Amino acid sequence: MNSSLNQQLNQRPLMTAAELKKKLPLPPGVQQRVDQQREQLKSLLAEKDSRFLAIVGPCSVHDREATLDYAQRLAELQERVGDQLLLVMRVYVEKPRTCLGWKGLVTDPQRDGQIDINTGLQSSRQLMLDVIKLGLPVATEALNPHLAGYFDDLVSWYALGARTTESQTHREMASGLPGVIGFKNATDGSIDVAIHAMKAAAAPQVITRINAAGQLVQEAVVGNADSHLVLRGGKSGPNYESASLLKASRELQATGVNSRILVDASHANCGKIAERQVQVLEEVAELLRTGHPVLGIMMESFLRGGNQPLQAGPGTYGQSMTDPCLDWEATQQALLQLAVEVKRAQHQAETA
Ligand SMILES: O=C[C@H](O)[C@H](O)COP(=O)(O)O
Ligand SMILES: C=C(OP(=O)(O)O)C(=O)O
Repeated sequence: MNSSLNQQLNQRPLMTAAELKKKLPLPPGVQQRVDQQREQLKSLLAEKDSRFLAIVGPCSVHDREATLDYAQRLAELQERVGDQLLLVMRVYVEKPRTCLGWKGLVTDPQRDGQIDINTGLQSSRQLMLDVIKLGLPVATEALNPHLAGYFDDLVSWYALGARTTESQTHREMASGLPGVIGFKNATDGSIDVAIHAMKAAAAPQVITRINAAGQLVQEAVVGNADSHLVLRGGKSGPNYESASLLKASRELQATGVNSRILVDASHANCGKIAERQVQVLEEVAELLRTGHPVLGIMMESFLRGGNQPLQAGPGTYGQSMTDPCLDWEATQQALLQLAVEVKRAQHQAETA
């Protein structure tokens, strides 16, 4: 299509995934590192590794410097808790909205409403690459199926979010994603949609997707069974207490999918009060002590606690422009305490 026709149609071509990957290639050794990170996550899922999974980081990333500052601190913490916790950093570049709002770094990298997806794709890929170079596996929400291919060589853990877990299109996308996938319960609290999603995404199927060359193709995929449920609470409140967890685990078992569960300490499990995540972690530690099938936790955390209004300027350094986050000091403290509890549980399991 020529450019004047594009203008008439108000269309702007996007670079292909192959073009972006050529512009920002994986440096030597980085693909191997991502492969190792994915294998570590799969080992945890299969209980071949006794560590506890902790997916932590900002609700959304908007500022490169603050994100890498956070990543550096998390990488240092990983050194201290490496025998107990596997830390994975949230690098969420796409945001699902309940109605309307900023859709994340990919869509609106300057946060000024000037949608510039070509720039957003580059900034997002660069950020993920830099986080991996610091030694951390990357977690993100796979939201727009058209965009998954721009990051599919970088991400180790994907969320299928509460707003999309019931969508067939997203389940099809998930069936072709690499790494481990966490399926969240729906915003109304229902978990059956997430369990159905796990089963659907694990099945071999033929999907449509946009390939690296930008063509829409029909592709046969084997399915991805490396998945687990994420409990994030719902309309009626938190859903990680013992009875909910055990009920969900039984339903997972009956469906024949992985029955260990990740507890999202944020979202409806903390009523969007970021500080409450600390209490959720304490309660999860108790669940662990009493033998509940918990795989790990998720936390929304940034350098500075709370959140600030979305703005085009830099705003307060290291503070979320979407959901409120826990500050770094409290995050570090909560994770160190969790590591102590995991160590105790590991010792208990070894001596049982
Ligand atoms: O985690 C992020 C938010 O909860 C999610 O993107 C929905 O945000 P919204 O309800 O403000 O649109
Ligand atoms: C949007 C998110 O979560 P949920 O899908 O649970 O609302 C998130 O983790 O950023």
